[in-house]
Amino acid sequence: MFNVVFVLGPPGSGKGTICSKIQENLGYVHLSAGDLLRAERERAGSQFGALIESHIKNGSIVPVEITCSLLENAMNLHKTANGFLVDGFPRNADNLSGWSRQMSGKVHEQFVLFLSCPVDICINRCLNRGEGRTDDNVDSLKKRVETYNNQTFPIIEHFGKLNMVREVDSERPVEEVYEDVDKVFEAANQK
Ligand SMILES: Nc1ncnc2c1ncn2[C@@H]1O[C@H](COP(=O)(O)OP(=O)(O)OP(=O)(O)O)[C@@H](O)[C@H]1O
Ligand SMILES: Nc1ccn([C@@H]2O[C@H](COP(=O)(O)O)[C@@H](O)[C@H]2O)c(=O)n1
Ligand SMILES: [Mg+2]
Repeated sequence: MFNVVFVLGPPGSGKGTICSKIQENLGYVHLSAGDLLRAERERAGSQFGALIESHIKNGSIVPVEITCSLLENAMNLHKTANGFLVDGFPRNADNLSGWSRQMSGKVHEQFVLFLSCPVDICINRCLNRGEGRTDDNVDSLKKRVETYNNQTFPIIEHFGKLNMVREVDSERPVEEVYEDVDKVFEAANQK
């Protein structure tokens, strides 16, 4: 049974940055749903490239069958990992129900790490990220934030009702954010 921590928060809240540090220090394997979709978009012979790019540019959510299979395949490549940081997933109700259908009995969901940060700061971070992402522009960011508010935040609230959300303020410098994240993992792994 794989241990899984979902990592959610607005676009640019620092999910990828913090996951890299957790991976480095705690041995969890970082799987970013967005990175896996971008890799699939670039894969020669993929039948999903155009569909994925259209969703990414529009800030909308790719059907779960595609994303969940990419996640499961990636997990199966690291069978001895301490656990997995599933970054940017589940992003909407379709993601959540598809994950339950495909993954129940195969994973133990430990908690949801929620990186909270004001949206104007998040947008500035994305605009200055400098990675050449096709969705780091004002038009796509407006749509991504809308998707986050209307579809992803309700998923965080759903996990909140199950007492599974651990919120960390990610407006602060990375080192300070990570200090609190580390405490969250320490508490979770003592149980
Ligand atoms: N705490 C922080 N303070 C300042 N800048 C940060 C912080 N965390 C991340 N950044 C910077 O903000 C940008 C976005 O960070 P990151 O890619 O980790 O966010 P993300 O949540 O994964 O975004 P997305 O949802 O778009 O993938 C990067 O340039 C990163 O270096
Ligand atoms: N569960 C997901 C995650 C991501 N996407 C698409 O990828 C875009 C970029 O995601 P990041 O986490 O890297 O910001 C996102 O806006 C979606 O279009 C998805 O469909 N499903
Ligand atoms: Mg990211």
